[in-house]
Amino acid sequence: MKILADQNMPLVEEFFSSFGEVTRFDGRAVTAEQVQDADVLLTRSITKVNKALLDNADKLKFVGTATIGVDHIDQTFLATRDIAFSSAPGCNAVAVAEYVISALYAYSQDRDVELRGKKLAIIGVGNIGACLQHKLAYSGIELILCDPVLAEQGKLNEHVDIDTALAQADFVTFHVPLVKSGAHQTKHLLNKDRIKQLKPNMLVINASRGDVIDNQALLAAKQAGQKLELILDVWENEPNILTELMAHCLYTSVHIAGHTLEGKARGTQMLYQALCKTLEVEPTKRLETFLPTPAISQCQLNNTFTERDYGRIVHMIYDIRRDNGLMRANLESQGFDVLRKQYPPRREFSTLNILSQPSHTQKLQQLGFQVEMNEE
Ligand SMILES: NC(=O)C1=CN([C@@H]2O[C@H](COP(=O)(O)OP(=O)(O)OC[C@H]3O[C@@H](n4cnc5c(N)ncnc54)[C@H](O)[C@@H]3O)[C@@H](O)[C@H]2O)C=CC1
Ligand SMILES: O=C(O)C(=O)[C@H](O)COP(=O)(O)O
Repeated sequence: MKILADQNMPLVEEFFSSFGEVTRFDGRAVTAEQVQDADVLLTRSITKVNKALLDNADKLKFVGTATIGVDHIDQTFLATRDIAFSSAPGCNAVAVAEYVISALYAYSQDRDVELRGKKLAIIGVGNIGACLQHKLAYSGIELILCDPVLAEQGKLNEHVDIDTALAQADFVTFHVPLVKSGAHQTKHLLNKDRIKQLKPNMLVINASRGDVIDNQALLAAKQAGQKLELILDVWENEPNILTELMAHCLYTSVHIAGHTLEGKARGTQMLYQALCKTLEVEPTKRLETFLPTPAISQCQLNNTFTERDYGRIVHMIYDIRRDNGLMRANLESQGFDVLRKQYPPRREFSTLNILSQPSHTQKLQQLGFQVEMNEE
């Protein structure tokens, strides 16, 4: 069996080599010729999987994307060709939620803003939005939830429509899929008119898809002097982004919110499990056996630890300002895709075991850390 996999997908050899020969490809430059002999195609979000790419791939039985987003896959075409398809729903939900939490604490430190008592609107309450909601449950931040799709299905009683949510919130974070048409279109969900209505100094975070915010309108608003705090991980027209917008952002990154080692590896594992199902074989390989030991795995809090120190614990595992610095220093010389490819290892909060006073245990656990109680 010939397995073709994106060069940025970790652990493919470990999970898939028992099925056959694994060959890697450049996700942005892969051609129909490269795919024509493949039995299995494993991609990430940068490869457009459509008729043009697959027209001659007559042997292809399975396409997998090790991502949550599926806007790069023509699933209708795959169905017409009877090619099994799987994505990796939820694989990096924890990673994106932790990116947002790191962003909030960094913003709080750098702008000297108290998070407790502020209102955060979460637009899109699926795997990522719900994970963020869960992790922030004891943060003291009031959460406003907006998801008209879930509301229509009767699955989100607390739903607040987007314009009300934006009017009420101090911060907003987007976690919607890219949908280009229909009643719940998300392309330019934050459009020129909505940008104009945002409160002064509103914090806007986008770690969903670049097209969810009209980047030109955002730039025009900032150039006209509108006061907004921007944290952008995703951009319209990646990798050729609107670089002028970076100067108006508090923090920027190269579409890496989901790129923890665990998040990326879970994506590969989910495709392995899906292929096993398609081939009707029992999965035998387990992710835990492939992940490296984290550099820091334990710490102890003293009784001088206060509310203001939560950010320091979060940033011990992941500080969004590292990625902001890397992008600003290297984008011009290295380019967007190279920075993504060379992304330095990042772990999830759950890799840190904290010996904590009882008063902090619940909040740290809720954020996702492993916690042991220190009774002294
Ligand atoms: N920056 C990054 O590295 C990553 C970005 N993503 C992006 O985040 C998106 C969301 O991921 P998940 O939460 O796992 O997806 P999900 O499918 O679990 O949840 C998305 C939610 O958005 C809701 N939604 C759809 N249209 C909406 C609208 N117009 N307004 C408000 N809510 C709406 C849906 O009902 C659903 O509950 C993905 O589709 C992907 O594009 C995902 C992973 C990593
Ligand atoms: O899962 C998604 O959706 C994402 O956006 C990925 O985390 C990041 O994309 P790629 O690394 O697959 O390009």
